[in-house]
Amino acid sequence: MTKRLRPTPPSTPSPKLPPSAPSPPTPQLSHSNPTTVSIHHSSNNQNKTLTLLKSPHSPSSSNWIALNLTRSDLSLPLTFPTGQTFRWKQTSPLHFTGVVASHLISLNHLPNGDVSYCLHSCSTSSSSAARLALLDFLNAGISLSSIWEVFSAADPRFDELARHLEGARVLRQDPLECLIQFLCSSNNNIGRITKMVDYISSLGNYLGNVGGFDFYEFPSLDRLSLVSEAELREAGFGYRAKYVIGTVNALKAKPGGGAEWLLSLRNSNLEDVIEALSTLPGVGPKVAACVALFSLDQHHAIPVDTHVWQIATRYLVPELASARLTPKLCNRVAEAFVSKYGKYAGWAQTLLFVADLPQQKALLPANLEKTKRKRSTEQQKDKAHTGNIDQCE
Ligand SMILES: Nc1nc2[nH]c(O)nc2c(=O)[nH]1
Repeated sequence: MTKRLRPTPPSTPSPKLPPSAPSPPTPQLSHSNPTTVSIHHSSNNQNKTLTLLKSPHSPSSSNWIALNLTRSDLSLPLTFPTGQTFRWKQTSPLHFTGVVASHLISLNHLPNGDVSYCLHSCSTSSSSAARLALLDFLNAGISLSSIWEVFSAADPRFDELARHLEGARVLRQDPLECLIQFLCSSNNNIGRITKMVDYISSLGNYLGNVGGFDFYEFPSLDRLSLVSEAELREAGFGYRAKYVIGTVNALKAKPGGGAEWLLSLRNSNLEDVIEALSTLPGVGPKVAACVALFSLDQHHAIPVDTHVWQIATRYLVPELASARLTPKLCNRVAEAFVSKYGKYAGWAQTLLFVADLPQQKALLPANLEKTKRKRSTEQQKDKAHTGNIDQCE
């Protein structure tokens, strides 16, 4: 199957479009005062004017606002490019940029490690809304250091990993955005998932370009319902095209609205959330658990796939090491996580998942890394995190 994705190759700045793709809007810049730049453009048949901070690619230090989060509460490189969201981009060596609701935001670590942010759309009326939306998206009300203390007390290995990988936080994403991203993730790798998510994102309202990347508001259900399965297949979604369309249609049919239905799951218990999500086309236990954990406040949801299974059988349920992963054993693994780490077990799973990614292994000391390598080589499992994201079968 030929994979052809439009409109932008996401992981490289200055995206080039294939000849058949529509051209991106060409922003017109007009400098109206020393600190702002207005951008007029037409996208998705809408004319828009944005006011951006001057030099959005490298905002001057005065544009950065402290967030009161230390690196041990939020590490950008351990949170954004590690499989929870595929919408945030590293827009310079020190900056990550993404969209929260309709706000285009860059994040940065100050020299002391504290996190600061810069809003690329800066009307004063929206700046306090943007800050609140950002804090909500970052789950800032939950103290990572406090819950990690509990995990470290329960598990010396977690304690050791935590010393090297501080700040790997669970986000609180918009549920629709999270669901569509994880529908793209099944049996897929991070590069291709990102391209698909970029394609879907490009259907939303254009917000601007930072560091060579175009950013869009996530499209509404109404906008998503205008896309056909054929278009998604043409864009390289393969069999997942059917699931995206089926899920969009199922959500559109919910009385009161599909986005509202998803949001209402934040008030349900985990079992009901998984059951409800599993009624949607293409949503299996792994996707349901990711959506529950990363967007629906289900802090003890445990996504289990072949990689997590390998981690669990090495450290949590070694007695199952020779078994084959089945849905029943997925539940057993999830229970083992919860009985070890408690009500925030999903946050512990996230650190263990992140620690097993190749780029993070490089941050671990040789003894810790070697132990893992040796064991996983023995079990021929070190291909675990080449970015392939499998479902729990
Ligand atoms: N923290 C986690 N992130 C993930 N991304 C993905 O696709 N799977 C996982 C996961 O199990 N944990």
